[in-house]
Amino acid sequence: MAKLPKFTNVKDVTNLQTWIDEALYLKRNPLVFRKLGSGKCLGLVFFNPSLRTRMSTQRAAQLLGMETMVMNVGSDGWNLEFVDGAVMNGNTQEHIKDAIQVMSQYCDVLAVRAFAELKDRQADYQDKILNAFVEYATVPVVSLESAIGHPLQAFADLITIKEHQTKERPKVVLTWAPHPRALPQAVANSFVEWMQESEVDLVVTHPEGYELAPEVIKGTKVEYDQHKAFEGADFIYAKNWSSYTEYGQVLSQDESWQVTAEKMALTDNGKFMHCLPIRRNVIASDEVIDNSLVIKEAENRLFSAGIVLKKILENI
Ligand SMILES: NCCC[C@H](NC(=O)CCC(=O)O)C(=O)O
Ligand SMILES: NC(=O)OP(=O)(O)O
Repeated sequence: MAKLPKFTNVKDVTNLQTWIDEALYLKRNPLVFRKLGSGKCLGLVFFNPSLRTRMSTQRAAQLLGMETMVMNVGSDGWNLEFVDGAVMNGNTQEHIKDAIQVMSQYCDVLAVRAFAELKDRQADYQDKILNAFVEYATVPVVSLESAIGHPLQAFADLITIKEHQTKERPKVVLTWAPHPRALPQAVANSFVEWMQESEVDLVVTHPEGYELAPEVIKGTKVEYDQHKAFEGADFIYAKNWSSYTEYGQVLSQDESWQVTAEKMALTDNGKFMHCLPIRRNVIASDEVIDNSLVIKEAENRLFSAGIVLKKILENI
């Protein structure tokens, strides 16, 4: 059987520049492909909360003529079992492989959100829920943020950078910022991976102990001095993540890492970015957020999702 198309990682993009150009075309002509998805249904499966991903991906599908169904498995479904061969005489009521095969019969594309649990690094980095969908679904699978990546977000961020860059090769800084809770590395991982495929100079800055996975960071420059990293930057992308090395731990809540107007003044008229939702006056100050690209990034989620769904519809 031929391999199904999927979108779980930057490696699923055939030509990044073409995809960006097509997304910008879709933004100017949002209804131009409205016959493509006629009679097709996108199923969105959520293990975790969402505002942007839920609404923008549904709208993107509707603009392509698709119908959509949302299943909040995390709150409304049966308790799912993930272990193969489990004797299910406890709290789990349905095996993930049965649920996925069933949902595949109702939908032409399945999209899934399943965050990291932040307890066991090996388990999270195997991305078991997303990979169970890839393994058992009989239709194409799209990641709506998995344990280790958020490719639809990174694609929207890249589109936003392309729209706002004034230099051929902008300096893009990913900065860690403080947060009261332990958050996954998924958004940071995908941002790094997508920037590595783009014509930008990427610098990552974070306190010691917040190093991202070696297979993600590769040769990307890490600057532990946040002020130094900000110098001359064109884009500042803030995100909190919990420690990868001391897995899932909050090692620092150092407020001095908050992005402030004073810090933004070190950049070359740099633009602030964040995937949202953002904790105001924790990650960044109100002033920084109110003069940023965050709302435009969220708008571009319509077109990153639109192009991903268009590519899949063209290949099924
Ligand atoms: N989809 C965008 C980010 C989702 C998630 N953020 C959060 O859970 C924030 C929750 C809070 O602010 O408590 C993350 O970091 O991966
Ligand atoms: N940025 C993002 O994915 O937002 P939601 O978690 O609200 O979907």
